[in-house]
Amino acid sequence: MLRWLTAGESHGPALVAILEGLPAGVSVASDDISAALRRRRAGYGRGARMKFEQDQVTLVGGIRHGSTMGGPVAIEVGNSEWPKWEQVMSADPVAAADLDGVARNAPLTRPRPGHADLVGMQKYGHDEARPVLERASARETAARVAIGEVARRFCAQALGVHILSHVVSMGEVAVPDGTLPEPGDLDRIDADPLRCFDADTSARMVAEVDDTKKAGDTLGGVVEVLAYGLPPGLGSHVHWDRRLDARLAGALMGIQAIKGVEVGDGFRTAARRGSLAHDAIDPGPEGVRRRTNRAGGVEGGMTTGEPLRVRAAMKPIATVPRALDTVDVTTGASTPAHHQRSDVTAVPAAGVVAEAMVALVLAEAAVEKFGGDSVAEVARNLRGYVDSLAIT
Ligand SMILES: Cc1cc2nc3c(=O)[nH]c(=O)nc-3n(C[C@H](O)[C@H](O)[C@H](O)COP(=O)(O)O)c2cc1C
Ligand SMILES: C=C(O[C@@H]1CC(C(=O)O)=C[C@@H](OP(=O)(O)O)[C@H]1O)C(=O)O
Repeated sequence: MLRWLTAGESHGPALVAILEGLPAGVSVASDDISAALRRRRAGYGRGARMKFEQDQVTLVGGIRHGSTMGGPVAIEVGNSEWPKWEQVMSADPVAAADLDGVARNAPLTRPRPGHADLVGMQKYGHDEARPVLERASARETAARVAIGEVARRFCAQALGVHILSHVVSMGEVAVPDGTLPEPGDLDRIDADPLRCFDADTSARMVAEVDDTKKAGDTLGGVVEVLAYGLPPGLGSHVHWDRRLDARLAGALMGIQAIKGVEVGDGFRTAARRGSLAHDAIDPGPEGVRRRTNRAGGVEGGMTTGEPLRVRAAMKPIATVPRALDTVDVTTGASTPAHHQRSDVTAVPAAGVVAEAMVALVLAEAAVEKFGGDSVAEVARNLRGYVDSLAIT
């Protein structure tokens, strides 16, 4: 069983994440986690905060001399900006005099439509949005990317599975149908300002971000995650919560601002006739293959052995500079929502987070299927399973 948890606030001293149940022998070091976190901070259209704030990685437990030991992996992602927030976000009580006149402490009473502010205040009994937005903030995704990187390395080292993502649309600008990068393309994708695999589309996306920013607005889009090298049979058809597609959808929808998930051709499949919706099965020298991969590598809630292909749709950022109307909760009057700064878009970063979530789900499904307490044992069990498949 693999499980994970994160804790920490956007402007707190650190985020922490624990990943429990991972086999021993996964090769990973601080620099690997830092590199993964740098990928998450990149992307054209992100706000000023991404430039001045630094993620400070500490491997707190579960790893020795660059290798997991089998115990819970605990990672701290410290926030270099903490000294500026030490009083406003102090866990211990702070004397009122020390907060007097501190601009950062001004109550946020004009909740942003589309963010967690208003309903979080109602539900948890807060009279301003700070205690809500601090945890709702997608800064928390840094903790997921940190443990997701450990899971990704497990997937690569134990299973030979390689995970990547790319941005397929920004607003209405989309890559041509059939754009399908492979694992070797990840560096090129990461080098693109919008993590888009198609250079012409990327240039149009950059222009769209610029236009949106000029208009004081924000932008959403769609990312696609691909996983190559999966064996058939991760997940199961036997129960709803064991279906891999259900687990992937839950994990991706669990990312802030993701409002839709598609497995394979997803919604487009619904518009097709059956003969053009499914993937014919062919015999072949290396085993059975699907002629097409409209299903995105999952049938009956199980991996088919074809590349996994899932998409996640991100809504536009809620903190719109041209602020939407809201209600000031202290006066009850109609007023523009609060806005200090925000990303114009964070779709490229959402792709990196989506990779982490997919890595965690695949690692969990692999540990379930193959058991094993070390990378070597998982790899051996995988080989035994693949070699003994009655239908190949
Ligand atoms: C990587 C990333 C960065 C984000 N940056 C912002 C931001 O700068 N401003 C903002 O209002 N929302 C941002 N969001 C989205 C909010 O966190 C999200 O809308 C909010 O938590 C409410 O959750 P919901 O959109 O799922 O309802 C970001 C999301 C992600 C994944
Ligand atoms: C800090 C991160 O993202 C933040 C996520 C976020 C939100 O509302 O989700 C709002 C922004 O923060 P602020 O409102 O303080 O400018 C982003 O910068 C990060 O991804 O590391």
